[in-house]
Amino acid sequence: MNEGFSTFVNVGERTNVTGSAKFKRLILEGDYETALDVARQQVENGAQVIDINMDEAMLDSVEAMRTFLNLIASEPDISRVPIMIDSSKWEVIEAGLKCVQGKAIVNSISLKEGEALFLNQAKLIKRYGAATVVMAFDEKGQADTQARKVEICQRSYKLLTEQVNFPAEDIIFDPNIFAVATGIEEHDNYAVDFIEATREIKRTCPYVHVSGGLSNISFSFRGNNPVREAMHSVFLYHAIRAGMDMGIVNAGQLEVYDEIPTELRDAVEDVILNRHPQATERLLDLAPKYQGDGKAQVKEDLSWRELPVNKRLEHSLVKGITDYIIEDTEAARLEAEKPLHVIEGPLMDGMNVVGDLFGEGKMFLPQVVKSARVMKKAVAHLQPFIEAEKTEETKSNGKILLATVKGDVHDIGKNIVGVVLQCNNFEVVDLGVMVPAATILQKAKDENVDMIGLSGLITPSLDEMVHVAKEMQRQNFDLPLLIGGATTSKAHTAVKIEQNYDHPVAYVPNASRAVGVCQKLLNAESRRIYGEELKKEYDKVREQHARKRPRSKAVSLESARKNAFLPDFSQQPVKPNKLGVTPVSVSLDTLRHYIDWTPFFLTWSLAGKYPRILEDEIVGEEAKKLFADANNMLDKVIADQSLEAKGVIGLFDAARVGDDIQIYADDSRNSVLGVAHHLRQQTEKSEFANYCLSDFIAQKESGINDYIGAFAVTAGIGENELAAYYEAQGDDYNAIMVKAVADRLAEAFAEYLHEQVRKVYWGFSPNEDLSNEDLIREKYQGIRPAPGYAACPEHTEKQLIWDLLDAEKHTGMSLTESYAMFPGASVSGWYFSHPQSRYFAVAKIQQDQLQDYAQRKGWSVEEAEKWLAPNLSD
Ligand SMILES: C[S@@+](CC[C@H](N)C(=O)[O-])C[C@H]1O[C@@H](n2cnc3c(N)ncnc32)[C@H](O)[C@@H]1O
Repeated sequence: MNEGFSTFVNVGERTNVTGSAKFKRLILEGDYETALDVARQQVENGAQVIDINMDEAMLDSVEAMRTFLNLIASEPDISRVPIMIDSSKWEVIEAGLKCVQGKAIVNSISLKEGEALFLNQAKLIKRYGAATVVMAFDEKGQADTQARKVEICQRSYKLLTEQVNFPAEDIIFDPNIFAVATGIEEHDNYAVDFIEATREIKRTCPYVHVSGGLSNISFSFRGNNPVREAMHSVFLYHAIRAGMDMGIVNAGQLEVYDEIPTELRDAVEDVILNRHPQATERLLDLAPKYQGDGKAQVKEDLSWRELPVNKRLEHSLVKGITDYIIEDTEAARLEAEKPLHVIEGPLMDGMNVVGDLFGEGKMFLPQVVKSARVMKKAVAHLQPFIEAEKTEETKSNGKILLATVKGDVHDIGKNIVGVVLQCNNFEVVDLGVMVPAATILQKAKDENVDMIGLSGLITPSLDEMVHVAKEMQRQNFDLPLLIGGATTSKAHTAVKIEQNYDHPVAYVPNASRAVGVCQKLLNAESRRIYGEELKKEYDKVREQHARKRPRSKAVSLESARKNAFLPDFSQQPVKPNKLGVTPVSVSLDTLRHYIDWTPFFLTWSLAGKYPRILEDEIVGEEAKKLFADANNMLDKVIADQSLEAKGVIGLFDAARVGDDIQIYADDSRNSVLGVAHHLRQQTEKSEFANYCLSDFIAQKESGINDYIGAFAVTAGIGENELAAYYEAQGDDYNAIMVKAVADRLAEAFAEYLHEQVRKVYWGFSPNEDLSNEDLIREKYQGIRPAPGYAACPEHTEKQLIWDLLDAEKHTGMSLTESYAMFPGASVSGWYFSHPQSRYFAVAKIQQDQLQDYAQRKGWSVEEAEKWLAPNLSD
């Protein structure tokens, strides 16, 4: 939509009995299973927070809240987003706070009943480590004007930060969105009041967030969706710019700002911004015209071919069309004085348009990557002419070195950042993957770069980034350092990296942010200002981090072990049909039917669940094109066998011994093939066990014969070669596409093989018959936890899987020194068959477990600290 849209946090509200008749019915009928699906769907549709409200007279709201939240806690695909506990009754909120395991948000508190109650509630919320929505409501009532909204929020802010020491960034103000265009004159300024109040609140109350329920604004146009959607978009466009950063927004009820017909947009803007007294009437007059399908259909046409050459180049770049690019570049070259001028002139102008549209949220990532491909084709056409003239090189915005750190092989994210930067006229020196610190620093000097960007996906890479920062300090570097990749975070950057280096260190959360950050770091003055801002921000993050009390109490390893999970072993575990190691190969044609497409779209920054995403109002069109391109790539790699999948499984006798699992050559248990070491949850649990994966295997002394499985699969044989082939042709789009598709095939292989194991190789579910959707939802018996993930976060355990399976010999897959799997499109893990086995997060462990683990692994405590760093308190 606009600048802030990429960081806007969308709150899902379908799990609200007051707002959704369906959800209310499900809860009243006690159908919590289906009610969970409602929550799941919201997350799949892109909600980043889910609001849960059980305020219904016919319900025991405390009980309903508790039951529902406990169910959510065991659904990792729902509980990965924060929960907003929504109730007008404090006891419901408190019951909710007790259940939520991660960071919760309370919705809401206010000064309605006076300061004492407000402060008391805030204290309690703080104790739970939760954030809170604060309504602009005081003893006199709900704020409607700008002045009242600002006054109440400022008063609340002062009280919260000064008297309760409430973290400012955990305060979310809701300054009340009210309906406009109601015909009542006093309502005309409501949108402006909200927008301007937001601006003032954000200016005067540092670090807070501002939220609101969007649909209220258009209430008077119920029944006319095109007008409502236009009102939502226009309102958001202005409110986000003013600082609104959160809200209940139904993405399906949003028109793309630039695509609202001008006449309608102007009329809506007049209403929202209260630009003249007749605004409401004008919109009322216009509204019937847009009822139903008032939108003009855009037909594909080639009239753009009639435009002047520079506009044709711009069109090709923005639309990602390669068909005419050589022809048009040649035409531009013939017109230009020098071939270089074509790059510096029309091509860069076109890319600037692309950069601006992306920055404003009006273009999506796959489109930008396609634009880059067009640009590269044009530049490649011009290159021989430029060389022939031997003119000096084109001047770039700045030079950036990018590298995936030592031990890590993942580069899709880094490559996307590289392309986006190039689109914005930065020169990118990409050193690829597994790059040691020494190489990064030497290359940075040789190439005289302006900044260094580090990327990594797995947790051990975090440590390597700290090492690079320390080396930069030791070698007196003064270049800005950028940090990005899936496991990196602002907190980690602040707490672990930034203090080790005296020059700017910026955490870059995604590709769309990279350009802004790099631009600020280029020029000396803006770099100084931005550097100071960053320093202050990170100081604050560190301070908060230091102040943060653990959300839940820790228990000793001994008591955690006493609260181990004891599964029901009244039924003998099923003996595998085929014990031992079995290499498996499978055709990619089979695997394509097992693909889970939703993460594929996320790789390209398109949020939404497949297949619905293809019909999504905002990203649907782009998603369809991307999906078609992915399928073309699949057709190609299947036909010419340029990718290959290989896997291996092993099924073994096993027994739990303490928190370890001993794995045997046979049921005599005389020969131990290896020992899997697992970690146990160490936070205090009231209702649940302190889980450890070993719990799901029968204890040795029980005499029960039990089994464990291991697997390693890859679909990445050939991926790097094929990606390099596309890169050499300047086709980054397909280079990234190959890896994204190979990743999907590897996950599909893991899914396919797990099914084969359950039905055939192990055979504990011989009659299972699940659809691909149910497989993706893991609706089967057993789990396949992967080292590096939350239940088994320590990566070196992959070595045991490799040894047990002789994985390198059977599949060609190897492990790096950080235990990343190579090739990147690979998956490995354990198989547990017990029906009660489940995923969980080990989370923070204590010193006693650290020492115990070190001893079990034969490590020094120091070495254990290195590998367990993400699970240790700072
Ligand atoms: C990352 S997703 C991958 C499957 C998804 N359908 C896809 O195609 O990307 C789910 C997998 O992650 C792993 N996983 C998820 N949560 C885990 C946890 N808490 N502990 C260990 N492994 C976990 C398991 O291997 C699980 O099968």
